[in-house]
Amino acid sequence: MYSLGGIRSLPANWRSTTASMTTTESVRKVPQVLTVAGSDSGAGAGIQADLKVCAARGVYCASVITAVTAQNTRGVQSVHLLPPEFVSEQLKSVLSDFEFDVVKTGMLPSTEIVEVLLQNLSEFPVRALVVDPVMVSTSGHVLAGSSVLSIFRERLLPIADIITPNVKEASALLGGVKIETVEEMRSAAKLLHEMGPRFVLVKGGDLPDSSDSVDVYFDGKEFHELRSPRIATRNTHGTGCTLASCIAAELAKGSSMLSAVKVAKRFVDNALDYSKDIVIGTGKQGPFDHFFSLKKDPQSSRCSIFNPDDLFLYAVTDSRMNKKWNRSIVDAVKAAIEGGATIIQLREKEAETREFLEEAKSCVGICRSHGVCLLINDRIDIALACDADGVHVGQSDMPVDLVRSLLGPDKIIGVSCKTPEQAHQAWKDGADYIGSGGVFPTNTKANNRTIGLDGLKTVCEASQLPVVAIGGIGISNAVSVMQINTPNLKGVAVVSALFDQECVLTQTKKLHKTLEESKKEV
Ligand SMILES: Nc1ncnc2c1ncn2[C@@H]1O[C@H](COP(=O)(O)OP(=O)(O)OP(=O)(O)O)[C@@H](O)[C@H]1O
Ligand SMILES: Cc1ncc(CO)c(N)n1
Ligand SMILES: [Mg+2]
Repeated sequence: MYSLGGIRSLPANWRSTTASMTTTESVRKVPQVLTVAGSDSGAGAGIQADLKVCAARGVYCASVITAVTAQNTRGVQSVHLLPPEFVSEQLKSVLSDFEFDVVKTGMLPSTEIVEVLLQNLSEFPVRALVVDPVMVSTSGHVLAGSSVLSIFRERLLPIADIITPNVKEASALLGGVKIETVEEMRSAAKLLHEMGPRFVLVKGGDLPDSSDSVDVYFDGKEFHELRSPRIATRNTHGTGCTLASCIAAELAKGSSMLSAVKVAKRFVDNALDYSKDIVIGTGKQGPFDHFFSLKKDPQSSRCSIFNPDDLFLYAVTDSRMNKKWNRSIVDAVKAAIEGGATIIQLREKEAETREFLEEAKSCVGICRSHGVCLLINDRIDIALACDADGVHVGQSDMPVDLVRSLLGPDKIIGVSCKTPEQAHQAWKDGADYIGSGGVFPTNTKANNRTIGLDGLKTVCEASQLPVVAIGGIGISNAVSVMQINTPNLKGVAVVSALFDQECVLTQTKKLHKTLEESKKEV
């Protein structure tokens, strides 16, 4: 059997080397994706979409063109295949020169072109392969005929880390089975997984009669339904290419597969929502804007896509400490951000609702102007009212699946977990990260069982979500926490170490420096 050692060895919580690389004097490595796909002259889908989404997500994208289509918002007028030898020339040029983290494939219109791709990948192994088995455009034009089905099934799917067929493509790959319901999407995902890819995402954008857009993710053991309200717009041309390339971009930055898929789904949702009214072209299906995040008013733009690296220095406020040191929450938050906090949580156990809401609103303004996400502890109502970026809930607070349905797909949800079982449940319920602890004994939370570094490590290793460590962490022991060195552990959450101190700014700077140094050591 054909084997690409590098690709198949991607572990579940794989991180690329570039993602963890720190800036040195003269070298800065950029995550890199290669897309092997067709050109869309209308620039909504294909290579053009791939380049745009990678750029929007901060990833360099090189492009090998397999075919040129004459295409617009009305449909595909004509397709011109490039000679396989010339596709191979392009592949050799870039694969021999660049260090790609991920290769993503789109339109592969002939068996010969798939063969040259496989040949080149065996000569130049890459870390991950994302296969979007493009076959028919939404307008009904054949982009890759049934002649490619057997090489897809027998040789391409088995080496893919993830495949992202829409329902029609999933059906074609499975020899024409009917896929009209989410249940049938699940069965299809399972059958496709048996063909060899490590993960399968069956996209439901074209599922008939569905008010939600539902994608089904299968990792070989468990299913996950990624659901979001269907956006009423004509501008959906290129959603499939965008989704697959966004997955590739997130993997290149070091995400685990499920996080990459979730970010990609949210990216598509946000782009469609932002672009729902734009008019480009006169046809039935228009393109959308991949650069929505650049265009929002910086005062109002929220951190709509969660970046696990934001958990690095997680500052949690405490009203008693602020009172003790005679400072407002707003001043505490400003100082923490200035000192290098990468995310803020307001944890105000005793505050009156009205007063807390006003303070939370001010903090949202400050955080947004600095591009730092703001979460609210426990209080879903306050989070909604002040338009915070998300919430953090404990095991006895509101259940996560309910929080998700109240807050919608865009908000960040964190959950406190002490055990692998709780971490697993948090993932299933749609959380974005978990907070695990108390790592060390703490005064901030009464009757809280300490899990120690061993307990933290156990949770991190089992978790499908990024983890932030919490409980009794400060400058003196932060390094020992980060040294447990599991890919899921993204940072430390601190309360007293920053806020039960005379100068929040100085303490935050010190902790930031300590954490940066610990990152260099591991
Ligand atoms: N109107 C919509 N609102 C929200 N999400 C959507 C909408 N249409 C598609 N999506 C999402 O976009 C992604 C691509 O789905 P889709 O099934 O349309 O793929 P595709 O058919 O391969 O794409 P393309 O139409 O570009 O060929 C999926 O995550 C899907 O859920
Ligand atoms: C070139 C190209 N690739 C993919 C698609 C699928 O959307 C398309 N319409 N055109
Ligand atoms: Mg579609």
